[in-house]
Amino acid sequence: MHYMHFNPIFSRDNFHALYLSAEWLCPIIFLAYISQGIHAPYDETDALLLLTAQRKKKVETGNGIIINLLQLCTLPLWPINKQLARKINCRLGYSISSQLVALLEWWSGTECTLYTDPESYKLYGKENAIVVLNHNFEIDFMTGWTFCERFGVLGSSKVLAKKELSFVPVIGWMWYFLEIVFCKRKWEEDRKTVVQSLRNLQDYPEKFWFLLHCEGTRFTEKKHKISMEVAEKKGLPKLKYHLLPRTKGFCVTVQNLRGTVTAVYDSTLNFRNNEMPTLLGVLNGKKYHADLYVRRIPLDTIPEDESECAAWLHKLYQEKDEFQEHYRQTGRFPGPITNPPRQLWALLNWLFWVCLLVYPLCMLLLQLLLSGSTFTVVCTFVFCLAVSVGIRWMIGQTEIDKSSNYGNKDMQMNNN
Ligand SMILES: CC/C=C\C/C=C\C/C=C\C/C=C\C/C=C\C/C=C/CCC(=O)SCCNC(=O)CCNC(=O)[C@H](O)C(C)(C)COP(=O)(O)OP(=O)(O)OC[C@H]1O[C@@H](n2cnc3c(N)ncnc32)[C@H](O)[C@@H]1OP(=O)(O)O
Ligand SMILES: CCCCCCCCCCCCCCCCCC(=O)OC[C@@H](O)COP(=O)(O)O
Repeated sequence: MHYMHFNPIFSRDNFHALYLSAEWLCPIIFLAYISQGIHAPYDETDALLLLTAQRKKKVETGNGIIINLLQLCTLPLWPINKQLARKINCRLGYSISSQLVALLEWWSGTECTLYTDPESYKLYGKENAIVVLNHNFEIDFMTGWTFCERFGVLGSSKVLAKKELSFVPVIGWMWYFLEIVFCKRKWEEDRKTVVQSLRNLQDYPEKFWFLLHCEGTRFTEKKHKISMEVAEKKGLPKLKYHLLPRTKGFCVTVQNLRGTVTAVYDSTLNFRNNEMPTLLGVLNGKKYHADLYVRRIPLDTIPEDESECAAWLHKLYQEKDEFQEHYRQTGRFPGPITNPPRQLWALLNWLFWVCLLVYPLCMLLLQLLLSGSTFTVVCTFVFCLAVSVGIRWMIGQTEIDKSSNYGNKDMQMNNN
């Protein structure tokens, strides 16, 4: 079922977004609830004060904001004990990302199957690794996070992410404190900052996986066509299921994390029966079936020379393309299934926030709606609608039909 680009305001999808924004929204309202003494006899002034207070603090909020605020509080700790600050931020970050994992695993019941060899399986979660993952789906990040959760590296997982994502409320703000590496996808500007950010991770106190979507953007037919024209110009084999990988980010990552990271996890993701999963689908409880094929490649087998490393990555993507062909023909990836069990912690963390925060919100919303003041009721509706539209905008960040223009033209054609 393809979700319409823009759902009518009161559709089921937006109801879910409204519910979820409720869960994210209530800490500020909860704090307002206490600070404004709302249990006091209700009159126009109180309601006005409360709504003005909310309007002043009107930010995309939720329990995620509470965690962002707590992350902010760790700032004074950084110059005193950076490693402790990092460990605290990993756990705070876990509390946000594990909610999306709980959404995928328990709310939508999506099945995540891992194809990998048992020997490599024993090392997952026990070493730092660079993950090279194809970028074809809208919920790549949720599936990635699920596997991070199952191997105990969710709080500390890293990614080379586009700078635009750093502005996404809660998730983007959380990533600053997790020292995620952001890039503008303009190598001349990125070179320095990416290298510096990577070097900064060399003394990271927690085991982490560093994710690279080497294609740099989600797969679309148009971007694939342009990308294959570039491949032809470079004399490289065409790829059927992938965009041509950008090699500079991968090479600098290997170069600067050599000694910190021991392996590359070549990961190829697909979904059964040609499913095209969406975040809205997950929010609406739709069950998907993710299959991930992972090969552990020791880092010291990857060439140090830049051009050889680039050639190595192109060859890796040719192999990934063959795995996708195998999957399309047989419905499975090569090799044995070694499935890590899903963890209860993500569910318990989510239930904790729901139990703690939804009750005060319901109480407050009820009081606002029953306040007898038309102005209060209207403001409450407008406020909730605004937050719901905000959450819908965030969900839109994952939708491929709203994707960026990056890769829609051949950079070399432009430079000539
Ligand atoms: C056991 C379980 C294992 C694994 C579990 C799976 C996952 C768990 C792992 C981790 C955590 C999970 C989740 C993390 C949470 C969230 C995930 C968030 C996702 C967001 C990610 C993004 O934002 S992706 C976008 C940003 N990232 C990137 O772009 C990375 C790839 N890009 C690069 O590396 C680039 O090199 C760059 C960005 C550093 C610089 O890009 P730029 O374009 O400026 O320069 P390039 O040199 O790359 O480009 C020029 C070269 O490209 C050729 N070219 C030109 N046009 C095209 C074209 N249209 N298509 C292809 N190629 C093109 C051009 O010819 C140049 O070639 P050269 O040979 O000269 O290099
Ligand atoms: C239970 C509580 C949970 C409430 C859920 C409410 C919804 C919150 C939604 C948050 C969404 C945050 C998305 C961050 C990760 C998106 C990763 C991604 O897909 O980035 C795209 C880039 O890689 C490439 O971009 P393009 O060049 O293809 O364009």
